[in-house]
Amino acid sequence: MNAYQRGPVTLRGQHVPTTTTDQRLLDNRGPADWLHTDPWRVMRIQAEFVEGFGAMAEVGPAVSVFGSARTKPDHPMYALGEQVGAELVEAGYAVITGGGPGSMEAVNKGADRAGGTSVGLGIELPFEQGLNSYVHIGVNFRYFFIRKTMFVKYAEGFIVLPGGFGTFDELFEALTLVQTHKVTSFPIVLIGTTYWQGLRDWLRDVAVEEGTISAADVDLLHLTDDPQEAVRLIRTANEERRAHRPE
Ligand SMILES: C/C(=C\CNc1ncnc2c1ncn2[C@@H]1O[C@H](COP(=O)(O)O)[C@@H](O)[C@H]1O)CO
Repeated sequence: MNAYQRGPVTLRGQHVPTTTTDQRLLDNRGPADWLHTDPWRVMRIQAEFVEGFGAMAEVGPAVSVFGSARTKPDHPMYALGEQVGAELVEAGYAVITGGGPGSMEAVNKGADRAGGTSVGLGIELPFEQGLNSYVHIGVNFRYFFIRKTMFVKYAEGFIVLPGGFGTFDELFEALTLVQTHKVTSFPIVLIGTTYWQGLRDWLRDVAVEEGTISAADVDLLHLTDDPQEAVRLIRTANEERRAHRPE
């Protein structure tokens, strides 16, 4: 059976295309289905990484803050989010959020009002609302996994306000990366003791007891109600890390 060679790929029989790559490139009347194939998707993924890395390259020391998209501006947690944004800026950090509404908006607002750098890494969603108006550097991602890379790659710590599945996902991504030493052991601070205590108790009483995590893993989570303390924890850990970094 004759073989058709497309770069490293060999195609035979019914898999041999009836048109050539050049023909499809140059023919603007042809079918556009190939645009939606996985190999083409890889190009979009690559382009999204390039855009993201480019936008974030000069942000400087930053902290990623996660939290509910549903927090209303009149909720006490919104005010706390603003305070978190402002405290981070006071401590010399840029602030990175998901760029959406709720707690993300509160944190971006706090950073903006404090005169700092406010970054929003948005995500294309079916019910998209766009980036909040307090974002100075905004990138809208098509792919969750690329956006998650940016949250981690450019942060020296993580602050997590109360939230739902999106927040849990981001928290556990950070925790897993730190636990497995895939990233530097940056601090992870949960704000809202009433909200998070149950989770930490469950980790200690069930997960540690069952042996699915170790007791030391639970200690990766710091709990507080005080934004100042949250930022202090991150700053102190980073100062210590820098002091002990080999020359
Ligand atoms: C639900 C609504 C809007 C959603 N818009 C979002 N924009 C940007 N980032 C988002 C959005 N929703 C979730 N995220 C990410 O997950 C975390 C919040 O998720 P949760 O389930 O609300 O806890 C947050 O940190 C974002 O990174 C309209 O109300």
